[in-house]
Amino acid sequence: MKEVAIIGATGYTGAELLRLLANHEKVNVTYITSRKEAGKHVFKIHPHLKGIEKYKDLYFTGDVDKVEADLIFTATPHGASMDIVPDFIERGMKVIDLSGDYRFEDLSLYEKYYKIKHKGLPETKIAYGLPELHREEIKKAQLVANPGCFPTGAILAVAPLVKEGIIEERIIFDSKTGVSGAGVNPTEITHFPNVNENINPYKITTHRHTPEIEKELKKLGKAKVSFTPHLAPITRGILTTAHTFLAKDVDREEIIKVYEKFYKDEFFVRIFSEEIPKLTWVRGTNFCDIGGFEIDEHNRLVVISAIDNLVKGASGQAIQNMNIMFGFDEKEGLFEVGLNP
Ligand SMILES: NC(=O)C1=CN([C@@H]2O[C@H](COP(=O)(O)OP(=O)(O)OC[C@H]3O[C@@H](n4cnc5c(N)ncnc54)[C@H](OP(=O)(O)O)[C@@H]3O)[C@@H](O)[C@H]2O)C=CC1
Ligand SMILES: CC(=O)N[C@@H](CCC(=O)OP(=O)(O)O)C(=O)O
Repeated sequence: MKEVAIIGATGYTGAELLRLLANHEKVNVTYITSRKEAGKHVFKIHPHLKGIEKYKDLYFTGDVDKVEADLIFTATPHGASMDIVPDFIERGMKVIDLSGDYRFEDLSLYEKYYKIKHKGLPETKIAYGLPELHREEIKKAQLVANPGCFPTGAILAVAPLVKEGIIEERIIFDSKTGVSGAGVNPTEITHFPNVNENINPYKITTHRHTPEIEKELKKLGKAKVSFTPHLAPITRGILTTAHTFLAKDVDREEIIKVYEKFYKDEFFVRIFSEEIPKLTWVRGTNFCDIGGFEIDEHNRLVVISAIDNLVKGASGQAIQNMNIMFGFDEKEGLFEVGLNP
């Protein structure tokens, strides 16, 4: 049995890690931290976990410095993670950071979009934790930077097209996200009357996930990325519509074959040749569903992806990465199926 700890376990991704790890047979959660709930029992903050035998003696601690485990999940905001992670790395532990702090090799790009000074990368092997593209690096890494939620759905939606040079450089992503993407603390933007019965575009050309998507796609081929997120009146899920323009004379069937080949060994990526992906099908699961593949008369190829932002977009992917780092079956603890309807 491996021991893991969750820093920031009162938040949404921390809670989702606890929900999924309740079913993991090779891992025990030995520490959970919170600054404001230290001393409280896990069931007090997360009543939905009540009765889980594995968690019966689990209490929040405020003492991050004393936390020790085989692997640490830092489910903390960007800026906070880079104050916390280096100490665990120096003490020889494996870390999966869910924030944006370690996703960029080029820190000037991070500073430009996050508008904070980066404190530097630890001297260790760091991998970008998208298993479908970086599995071998994740196996060897001590620190895994878990991808952003929008980047996960966007990159997986077009990676085969970029890799095979099927589309032109310019790619436009339009994403609709659930409100849980904004974290556990409510704001005016996420206030129910402002979200309900509205679809609110935000950071229309400036979202910090734009450079993350682009730098990853550029590792596969040519890519100039434009991205606009929209807040939708749903709790979980990200539906991304990728607008691309064909650079080659290929038809729908050939494109679907390219996707099926590219993802043939990837359990968590499902290709739908007929049906259009739905958020309910991936809800609570680690799947990224991809479909659409329709071409209009102007050679625009439209691909749709659906993920659960808290699972494949965050905590599920983090557990998939942990499974790879420990040499476990990648699917361990991630056997959830979605809903219909
Ligand atoms: N929500 C989502 O869909 C996704 C989120 N992410 C990223 O994952 C990370 C966590 O997100 P999420 O769970 O939504 O965020 P939340 O705001 O819901 O939770 C953040 C947690 O971090 C703790 N925390 C905040 N500041 C500090 C600090 N300075 N030191 C120690 N602990 C701190 C808080 O605990 P307390 O106040 O109790 O100490 C809280 O438990 C973020 O970086 C986020 O951007 C990534 C992908 C998707
Ligand atoms: C709805 C909502 O506000 N979503 C968040 C998603 C951010 C997130 O989780 O981003 P990181 O993974 O990069 O930290 C946003 O757009 O900022």
